[in-house]
Amino acid sequence: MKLALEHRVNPDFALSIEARFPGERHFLGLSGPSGAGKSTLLRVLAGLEKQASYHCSWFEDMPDRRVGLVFQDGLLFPHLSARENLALAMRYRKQPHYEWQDVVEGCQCAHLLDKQVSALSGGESQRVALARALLNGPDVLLLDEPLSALDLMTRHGLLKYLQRLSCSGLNILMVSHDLHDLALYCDAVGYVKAGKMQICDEPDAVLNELAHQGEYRQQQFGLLQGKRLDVTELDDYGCVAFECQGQTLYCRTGALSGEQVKMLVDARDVSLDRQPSNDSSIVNAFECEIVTVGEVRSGQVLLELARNSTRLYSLISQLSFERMRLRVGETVTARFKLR
Ligand SMILES: Nc1ncnc2c1ncn2[C@@H]1O[C@H](COP(=O)(O)OP(=O)(O)OP(=O)(O)O)[C@@H](O)[C@H]1O
Repeated sequence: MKLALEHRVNPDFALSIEARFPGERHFLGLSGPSGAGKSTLLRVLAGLEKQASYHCSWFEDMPDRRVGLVFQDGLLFPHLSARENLALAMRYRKQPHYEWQDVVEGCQCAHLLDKQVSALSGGESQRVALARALLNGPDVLLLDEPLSALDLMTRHGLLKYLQRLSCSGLNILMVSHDLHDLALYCDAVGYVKAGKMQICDEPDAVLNELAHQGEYRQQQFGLLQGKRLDVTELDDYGCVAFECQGQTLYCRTGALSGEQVKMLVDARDVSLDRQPSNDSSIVNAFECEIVTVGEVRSGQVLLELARNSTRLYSLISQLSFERMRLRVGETVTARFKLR
């Protein structure tokens, strides 16, 4: 998706975006520090900022496009029930549209339909607001922190549903401060800073770049991905196997998009072995090379590990690091649990 956008918001802040999200992607993520201009960018694309100039390749050949915009606080009609809010969106919907049953189930709001909006919690309002936007039949869905009030399991359920819709052709641009959600579910991610698109790339490339820039060091994650392997006996264990850089890995909560599996691995969960061993309770073993060794901070060292283009991080104690005499260029086995 190509995006070009100019908008002066106030004398001190202007949005000036020139970006190209890689590939033919439908589910794009947007993150960045507070005040960077993410919400303004969505407002411009929704046509709410009349002074702005913009071009978005999603809108080409779509003169009568319908843009759905969902804010963090839902903005439902407060004097109506959830069902009445959804029915109103259906009344003014566009074809082709999404089916009531599918949307209500996908947004996990069947049990909320007869509640008054004023009686909904923040997370419940968000689910109903998302359902309302979908029932209106959008060509493009712009989401501004739409799941911020949801618990982890519900959030992942909704992200999987959005991913499914995007696979069937709905264009979605979602703003979130949670880069991990974006990395797991989006096809590409943009990082906005001070009104400019600083990075716009595949999710793992964005995580790595932010880590190198020191923007995102507090929790370092590696993104492992690959083709799902057909190992039926794993169903009984509630996990899936996938091939990543020629090695078999296992995960439980990774995002699945068709045949592709993605798994985020926290640097704090990765231990290092010199000798690969099958005699460990830790299921995943990934052979890789140490490519950088960070500074010692609070008695810990962050190691960057790589196998071809795949990056993984390991945060280990200075004691282990010195005892093992680990060095850049060395091949090690990174071990991490099935999550
Ligand atoms: N209506 C407005 N009038 C004047 N300035 C505004 C207005 N709306 C936003 N701004 C300014 O524009 C800049 C970008 O704001 P925006 O809400 O787009 O940031 P954001 O990246 O979405 O932030 P957050 O992550 O905190 O939601 C900020 O400096 C903000 O103060």
